[in-house]
Amino acid sequence: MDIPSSPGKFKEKRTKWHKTLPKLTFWSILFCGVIYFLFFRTPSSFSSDARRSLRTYTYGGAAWENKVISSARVASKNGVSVLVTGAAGFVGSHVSIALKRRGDGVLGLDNFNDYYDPSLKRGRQALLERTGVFIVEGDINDAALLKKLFDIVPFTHVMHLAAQAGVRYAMQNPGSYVHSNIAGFVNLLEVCKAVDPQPAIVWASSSSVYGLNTKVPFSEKDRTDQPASLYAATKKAGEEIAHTYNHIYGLSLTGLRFFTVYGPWGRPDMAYFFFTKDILKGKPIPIFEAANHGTVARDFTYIDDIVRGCLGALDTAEKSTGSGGKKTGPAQLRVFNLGNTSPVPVNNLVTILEKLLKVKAKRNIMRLPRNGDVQFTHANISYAKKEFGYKPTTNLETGLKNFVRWYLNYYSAGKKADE
Ligand SMILES: O=C(O)[C@H]1O[C@H](OP(=O)(O)OP(=O)(O)OC[C@H]2O[C@@H](n3ccc(=O)[nH]c3=O)[C@H](O)[C@@H]2O)[C@H](O)[C@@H](O)[C@@H]1O
Repeated sequence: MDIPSSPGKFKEKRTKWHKTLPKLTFWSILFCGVIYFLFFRTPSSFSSDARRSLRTYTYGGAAWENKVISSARVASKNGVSVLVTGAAGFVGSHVSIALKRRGDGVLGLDNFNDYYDPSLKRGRQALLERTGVFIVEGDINDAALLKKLFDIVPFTHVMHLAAQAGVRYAMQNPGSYVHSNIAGFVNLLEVCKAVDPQPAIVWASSSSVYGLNTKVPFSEKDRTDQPASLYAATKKAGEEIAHTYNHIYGLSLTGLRFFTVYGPWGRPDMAYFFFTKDILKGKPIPIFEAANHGTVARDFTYIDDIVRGCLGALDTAEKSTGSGGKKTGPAQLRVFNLGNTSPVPVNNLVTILEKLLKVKAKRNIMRLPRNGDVQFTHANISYAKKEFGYKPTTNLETGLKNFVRWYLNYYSAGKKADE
């Protein structure tokens, strides 16, 4: 019956088929488009996570292993071998260089995600390469990769600085915080607990764990159960997870609560950075204030002081006590504030930038939005001082001067600050 009984009928059928083909093509393209959009383009937390986890990295091979070995090779007598996660990040890149310069073996790990302009991360990577630090491209959620790295190098320490940072972005993309700060951290600890010898781990917590506390300065003994953002909640979760892995597996764990770290090669999502960009462009900058014109202030801490704190914590970290995934005795568990101890109102930060840039800012004073920000932070650093002599030495004027010098230099060299 399907065979045309007459040329006319046949002709009719052919005409229909010609009509269907473009339709079929159209619907196929549309279907593929929808699939592509769902998995790779939708700006929701799910798709962003999916995009990150679907990304594949290539690693392995003799040349790659040689780079790993050579980067992690200890060059000084009492040096240690450190795996630095988030090595292409702001703090990670500075810490990696400092460790390498003093003779430690350093291997970087970074997923180069696009939370902010990845070209800045590539710039830091180039800087690290010149210092002899190789960065493996991969995610802390990739257990096979982490195991492979430990197979090649028996790291004595892990400096875990990879994270989804930023307080306000947590409302836009909550999944990325769970992915990196919780799932990624647990994955790393799972690998660290199983290797032999277990490394000692120093990792980045945050001043934001103090949340809505009003007692100042913030001490490590204060409560940390009122986070104001999901970001803070994931860092607080990290501290509790650290307790668990220390308790069960004997991992030596030191958490560092960083207080608004700033400086050259900083993060473009942070206020001092995008204020600089917008002041130069003549764009208004939103300056937050609390109720009744209350001052919003931060204990801004310069990167070099933070680096000294990180190295101090690493140098005083004791060995983990577990073996073969089993604890053999109590291990060290610490948390330190690393701040500057002198909070500065955001308004004053802008005044300093105006002087350095020689441009008047267009201040747009607005009420602190309810998106995770707290009104002020202020660190008590006596514990870090006692344990490893931590003593910040850079005030905001000096630190911002260094930042502005770097910024003008970096962005005048043909690089474009992101819109
Ligand atoms: O201390 C920390 O643990 C945290 O420090 C910073 O978070 P934050 O202090 O909020 O840093 P910025 O986003 O640079 O904000 C600095 C100050 O500028 C204010 N601000 C921010 C943005 C804006 O448009 N206007 C404005 O007045 C904020 O309220 C805050 O007081 C980092 O972004 C976090 O990743 C880090 O964990």
